[in-house]
Amino acid sequence: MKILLTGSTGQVGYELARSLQGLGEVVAVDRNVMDLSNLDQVRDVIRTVRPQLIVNPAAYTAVDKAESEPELAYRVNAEAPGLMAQEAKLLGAAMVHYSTDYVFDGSDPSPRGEDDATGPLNVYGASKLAGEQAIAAAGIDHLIFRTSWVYGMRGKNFLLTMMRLAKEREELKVVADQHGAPTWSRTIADTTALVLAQAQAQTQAGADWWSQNSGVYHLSAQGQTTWFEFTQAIVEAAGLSCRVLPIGSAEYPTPARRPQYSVMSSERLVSHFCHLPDWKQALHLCMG
Ligand SMILES: NC(=O)C1=CN([C@@H]2O[C@H](COP(=O)(O)OP(=O)(O)OC[C@H]3O[C@@H](n4cnc5c(N)ncnc54)[C@H](OP(=O)(O)O)[C@@H]3O)[C@@H](O)[C@H]2O)C=CC1
Ligand SMILES: Cc1cn([C@H]2C[C@H](O)[C@@H](COP(=O)(O)OP(=O)(O)O[C@H]3O[C@@H](C)C(=O)[C@@H](O)[C@H]3O)O2)c(=O)[nH]c1=O
Ligand SMILES: [Mg+2]
Repeated sequence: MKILLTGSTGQVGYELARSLQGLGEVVAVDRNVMDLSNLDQVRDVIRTVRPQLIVNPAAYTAVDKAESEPELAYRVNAEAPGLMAQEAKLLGAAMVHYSTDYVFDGSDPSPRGEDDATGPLNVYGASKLAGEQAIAAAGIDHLIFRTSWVYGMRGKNFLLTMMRLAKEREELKVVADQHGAPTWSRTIADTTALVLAQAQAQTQAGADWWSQNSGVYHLSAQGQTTWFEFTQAIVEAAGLSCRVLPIGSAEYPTPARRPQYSVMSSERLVSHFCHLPDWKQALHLCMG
């Protein structure tokens, strides 16, 4: 199987470049080869590579900056994935895409299911939701994994930001009224590879796997926490001595509004495919 992988310089894309190896030939493209804000280039690259599967972790992920660059955020997060899906349709290819807990408004404090009402509070979340809808509308074989609070030991993420700040400062103030599930980039990549291995095996055995399994799946670590408690766990695991103090969102003003409760239930994925780790266990493995 020929796989076109985008965003291989990102947190999830970097891990996918490794995890997908066993599934076939992986053609990894970065923004120099395929800039998602350049739709003609996206089309040209797909028509040249002619993949059987497109895996798209590339995205505009700067949540606050998106508020002042909505056009670019929508082009990268909605129009480009929509075009990928249309091109996949022409090739008879399938598509794996990633989305976010920020598609939810977070007003109701119970874990969200895949079919629960969305209501993004910010441009990033709205652009990601539009991307999901564009892929579904193309009517292709697809998997959309909604994940949350992604971290790892490389790239730009909350874990590395807080480790840096905890070394520089004696005290960190962190919001304690936003609830979610931190998810290790490697968990996302390994789970994707596991699901795709099942798809490949069952398709080869004659099953119509994609018709039966296409759709949206929540893919987050189990359990839930707040940015404040997540920071406490990071500082403790790193053996740092910085004090961590809880604050309210109002005390940490940002351009983008963020949901208060965006915990998702990954029950559908777990019951169809495989176990997912608890967020704290995964954090310790990652920081190992
Ligand atoms: N990060 C998070 O906390 C969360 C992420 N997600 C979703 O998971 C997926 C993976 O995210 P993650 O790996 O963390 O993201 P990162 O921010 O780590 O990486 C984003 C990737 O997208 C690439 N990219 C951005 N703009 C363009 C462009 N115009 N053309 C080509 N490539 C571009 C980046 O390239 P470059 O290195 O050149 O900038 C980078 O490779 C995304 O769909 C994201 O929306 C969901 C929930 C949480
Ligand atoms: C650095 C810092 C942040 N914060 C707050 C700001 C914010 O409310 C919260 C998280 O900060 P960040 O800006 O790192 O996180 P944010 O960019 O909102 O992270 C999101 O990224 C996108 C891509 C997603 O899809 C989401 O799932 C989520 O991971 O922590 C503090 O309270 N104190 C601090 O010192
Ligand atoms: Mg951010």
